[in-house]
Amino acid sequence: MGTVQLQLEKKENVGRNVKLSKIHKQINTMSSEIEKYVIKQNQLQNQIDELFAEKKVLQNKIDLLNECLSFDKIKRKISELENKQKILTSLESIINNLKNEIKPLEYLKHILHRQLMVSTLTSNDLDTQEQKNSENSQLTANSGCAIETLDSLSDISSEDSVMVLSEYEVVSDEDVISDMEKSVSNKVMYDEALQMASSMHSSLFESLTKNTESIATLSNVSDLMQDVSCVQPNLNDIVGTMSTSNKSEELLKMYDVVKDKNLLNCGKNDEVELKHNAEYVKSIAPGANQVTLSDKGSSDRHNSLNNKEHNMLKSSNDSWVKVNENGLLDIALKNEPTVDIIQEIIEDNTLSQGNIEIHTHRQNNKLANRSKDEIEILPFKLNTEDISREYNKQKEKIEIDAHKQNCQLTNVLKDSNEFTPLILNTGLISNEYNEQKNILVETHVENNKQLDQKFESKEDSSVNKNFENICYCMEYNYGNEIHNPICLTNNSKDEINSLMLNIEVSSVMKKCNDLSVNGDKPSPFNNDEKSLQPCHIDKCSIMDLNIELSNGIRDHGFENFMTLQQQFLFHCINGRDIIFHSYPCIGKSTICFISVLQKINTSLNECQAIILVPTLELALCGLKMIKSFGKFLNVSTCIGGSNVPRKVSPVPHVVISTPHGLCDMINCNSLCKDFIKILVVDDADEMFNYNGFFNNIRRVLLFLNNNPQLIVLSTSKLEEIFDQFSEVMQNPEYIIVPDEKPSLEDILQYCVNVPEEWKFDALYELYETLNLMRTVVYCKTWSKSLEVAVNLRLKSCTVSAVHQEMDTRDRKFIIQKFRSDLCKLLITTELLKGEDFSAVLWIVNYDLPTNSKDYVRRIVGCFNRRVRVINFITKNDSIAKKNIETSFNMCMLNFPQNVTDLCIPDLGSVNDSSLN
Ligand SMILES: Nc1ncnc2c1ncn2[C@@H]1O[C@H](COP(=O)(O)OP(=O)(O)OP(=O)(O)O)[C@@H](O)[C@H]1O
Repeated sequence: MGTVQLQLEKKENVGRNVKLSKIHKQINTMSSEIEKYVIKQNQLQNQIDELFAEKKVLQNKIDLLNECLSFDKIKRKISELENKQKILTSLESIINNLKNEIKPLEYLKHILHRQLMVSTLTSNDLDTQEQKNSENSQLTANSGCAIETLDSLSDISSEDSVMVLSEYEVVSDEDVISDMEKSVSNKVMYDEALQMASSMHSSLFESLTKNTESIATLSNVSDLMQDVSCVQPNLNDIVGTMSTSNKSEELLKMYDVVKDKNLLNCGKNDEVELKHNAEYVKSIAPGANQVTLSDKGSSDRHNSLNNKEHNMLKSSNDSWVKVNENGLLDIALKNEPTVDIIQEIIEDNTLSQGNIEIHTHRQNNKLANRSKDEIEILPFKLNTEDISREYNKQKEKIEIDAHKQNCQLTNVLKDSNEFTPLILNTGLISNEYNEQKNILVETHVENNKQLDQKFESKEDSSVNKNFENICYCMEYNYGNEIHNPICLTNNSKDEINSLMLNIEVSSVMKKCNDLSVNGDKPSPFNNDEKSLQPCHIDKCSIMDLNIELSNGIRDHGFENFMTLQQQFLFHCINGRDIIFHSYPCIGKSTICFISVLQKINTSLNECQAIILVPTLELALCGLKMIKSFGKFLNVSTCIGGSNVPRKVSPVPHVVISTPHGLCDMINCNSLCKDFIKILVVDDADEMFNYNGFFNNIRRVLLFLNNNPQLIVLSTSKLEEIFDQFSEVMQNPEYIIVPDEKPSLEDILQYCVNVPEEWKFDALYELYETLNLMRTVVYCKTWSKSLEVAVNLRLKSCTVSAVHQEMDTRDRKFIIQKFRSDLCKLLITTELLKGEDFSAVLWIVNYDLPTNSKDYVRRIVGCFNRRVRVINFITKNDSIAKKNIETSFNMCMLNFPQNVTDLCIPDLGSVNDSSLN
């Protein structure tokens, strides 16, 4: 049993071993198969990877293809092609112009050729050519003024042209007949030459007339002038030569020259109508008179008034009384106006009948509705040391000497009510100057606390500072807005008195809205808050703008007039001389152009307004604006200069020019002064930088007999402006608002916080993602601009850089390239005022300017308000950023995460007309 059991166990073991070995075998085969599978799997994985890589490549290709095929890209390409087409057309027009220029040059060449022939013949064979000369003279007589013209140009000779002309062999008709067989291809006959000369003569005139007319009218030439600037001067030289030559009279016969005397005594009705004679004033006197005093330049006025009897009521050695253009009485006194003098004047005038209002600098209490006997005239006396209340018994006015040590405005104000007008005598530097240097601040007090603050700030800025000049401030505080601060400086005592009194006139204008002495509209600038809001041009009730003009303004894209613009327009239309001094870009020039257009009568074919600007760029820019505003007015304009012919057709209603250009026009006798009723000096402060500026202005004023309304616009150098202009102005209105800032609310301004060293990458990123074009990038320095430009070019961006000191032609070329979209980015430190960049879409302040004036000039000066601004802000810029934001009462937006939202969707919507 035991052995059987053992055997059985053995068998079982053997069987188990066999099974085990089988299983082992199976495992081995399986593991070898697994290995095979793993290898296969790896192979498959590799294949998958390869396929993925291929897929990626294909995807990239697809993206690329998509990109190429994308609609926008195609559109852009098309617009680029269109722009190139435009450039081609402009090049064609340049070529045509060049061809036109070549014609007169050819003509001159032939003239020289002919003269050479004559002189050669004379010297070589005087005898034999006598007969020919007589023939020649006969022909000459037939060709009339052509020969005169040739003679007039006889002084033009050059060795080069002699060389050219020597190619020709001169022969007479007889020679040709006798030697017909000889080749005459290179010979010129007299009659042929003359024929050619006369045909060239007419083509010369055709071309000159066409060109000079186009220069004069400049309707579409502003761009052309830029394009063909290299061509135009030659032509101008020719015109210049011809008009200065003795014989040019012959040429000018072509023009219908109107003699000045023909124009005298014509068309002055407007002015006459505006003036009121004594009789008229007398008739409206009761209850409607205001007397204003002026002791400035009384002797001058004496003289001028002697010629203007019609509006002078009374004149004596010491005083005169006249009705000014606002229907108010101007009383000029040689001496200080004492009680006696004023009373005497009033008594001597029939105007004292009825009720009367008197405004002197001190006595502002309205005396309306009092009879003559009740009038108490207060002595003209300045600088009382004490706080004077004797005139303020009725709490109508409080006077304070601010320089008095213990003067506390708040204490004084305790006694005043909320609306007490306040006179503030301040600003004495030392007793020595007490007599001469007084400051008067008058303001309506809406809120005493607010005024107190203002007073303190005035103390800081003007009273306590040791300034040499007088600061004379007058503010009208309407609501929260400072309406009409006025500062006058550096004046003698006489001038101070006069200026005070003049301001009194304006205050009277403001206060007495209900009085309409001369039929003018009353001043709208009262406490009515509505008048202070920007107002829509159509709803601008204070002035009736020409319907055509308001259509033009709307068409230009302007909807509203700012408060100051309304104020300016009002005074300008009322014929006042104005000094408008403000922060840059407040809209002075714009409203001035509009006022000029409102004042001119386009049915009168005469020059009626002159606008002087410092540079030709500004003249071109102004011309464009005037053309645009006056689109429906049929207004003609021209840029002044020596190239304006004596008789331009149509006669420009408005001449816009540099002072030098206008003097050239005067020299050439091409300006008729008789109908000029307004002279504007725009950017007068900048003109001080130019030599001989004021001599030129004096010349212009002398030429115009100091007659026209004078408007002076400036943003700085107020003292100089007063020094130079206050003498020649009559009863000027001062709109002096150095602190009022333009609104930037409607301009999108983003900020990007970026460290200095990453600025370039940020710019490049923007260039790529926003697909930047028509973009101006401002850097702090020229070297930085260059560096940025070079680095961008290395990355295949199309950029250019310009700076102010660049050669004008190079600069123009680069700017033209930028305007034509041939380069996408323009990198600069500053653009010239007047250069037109209205098609620009983006401004990048690569370096943020440190002051708000530069900031506003950068973003408003040359661009339209659809432009978007990106400011790069580094740590160091945070203060400047804050200053800018508080100055303009706005907040820069953070740059959005998703920049594609900012992409300009459709370039086609951008006004292409402003491109070129
Ligand atoms: N009423 C208005 N509505 C919209 N834009 C205006 C208006 N008036 C002026 N602007 C714009 O404001 C910008 C500045 O105007 P403008 O050049 O007349 O100012 P300025 O005070 O003469 O400037 P500067 O002091 O630099 O000579 C211009 O781009 C102009 O087109």
